[in-house]
Amino acid sequence: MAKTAIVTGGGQGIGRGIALQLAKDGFNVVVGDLNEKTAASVAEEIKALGVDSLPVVADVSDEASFQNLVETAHKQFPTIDVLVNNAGIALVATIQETTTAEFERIFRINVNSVFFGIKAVTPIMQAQGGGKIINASSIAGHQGIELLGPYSATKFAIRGLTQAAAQELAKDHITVNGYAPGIVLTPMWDLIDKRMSEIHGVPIGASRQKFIDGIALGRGEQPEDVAGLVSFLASSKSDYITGQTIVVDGGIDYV
Ligand SMILES: NC(=O)C1=CN([C@@H]2O[C@H](COP(=O)(O)OP(=O)(O)OC[C@H]3O[C@@H](n4cnc5c(N)ncnc54)[C@H](O)[C@@H]3O)[C@@H](O)[C@H]2O)C=CC1
Ligand SMILES: CC(=O)C(C)=O
Repeated sequence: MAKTAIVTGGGQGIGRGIALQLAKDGFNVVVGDLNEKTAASVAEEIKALGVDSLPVVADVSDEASFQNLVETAHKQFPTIDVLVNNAGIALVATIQETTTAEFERIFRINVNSVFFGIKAVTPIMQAQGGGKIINASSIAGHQGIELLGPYSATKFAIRGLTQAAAQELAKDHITVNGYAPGIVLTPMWDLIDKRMSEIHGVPIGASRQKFIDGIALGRGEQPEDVAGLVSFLASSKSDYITGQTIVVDGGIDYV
């Protein structure tokens, strides 16, 4: 019987790359996203690969909405074997310029969502005898980055939740790990680059290029580079790994 994975933020960028990779690995994939159109389009791409897929509109920063995502998935599929807590947003600003409302919003979307996701799938995974929870951190969760202060704080927080959940859930055969990408060429980095370049008064593209220049492997990261790691973390090959957040960044010098 095919296993099932839920990928949040699966409608574009890294989440789409992960969803397609897990489909190639044989998982049925539930694509949870705020954006109905992109979630539906990725679900169609997945079905074309020969597995089943269900798009679900969900706001992961809202506990009831996340619970509904998981319940809807579980109604269609008998097991929830993998949850990828991928959805997140960035915020580019100095700490001084960030409002309290913005700070709280990015925590609701990036961190509360991981908390809601772990709580929603744990009873299902316990009842079925195990599962894998995989959370999106970042190199910004290993090293605070100028103009990404609140964002960095959310990604450090996710590593903490990952470690604690791994300790709590090991007895239930649930592993909890994370991935920490570097500079991935997605719509998120288009936004980060635009804002950083405006702040620094440099042409669009220059801020991203400066980060890419510090990558040992000499190129920006693709969603597929992240998806390869998540494929491993979702597979039985990683059964003895838990509580880890693994950096996949092409060798960035400051991490
Ligand atoms: N792009 C990068 O360089 C890096 C990204 N990451 C992390 O990887 C994850 C994915 O990033 P990207 O694909 O680059 O982002 P993206 O902005 O390209 O895509 C994010 C997806 O999440 C969805 N989303 C946003 N808020 C949501 C919510 N409240 N509920 C449900 N869905 C929501 C969006 O609709 C979108 O489909 C994020 O957690 C990000 O912080 C980590 C390190 C580097
Ligand atoms: C978006 C992000 O996490 C970085 C490090 O660029």
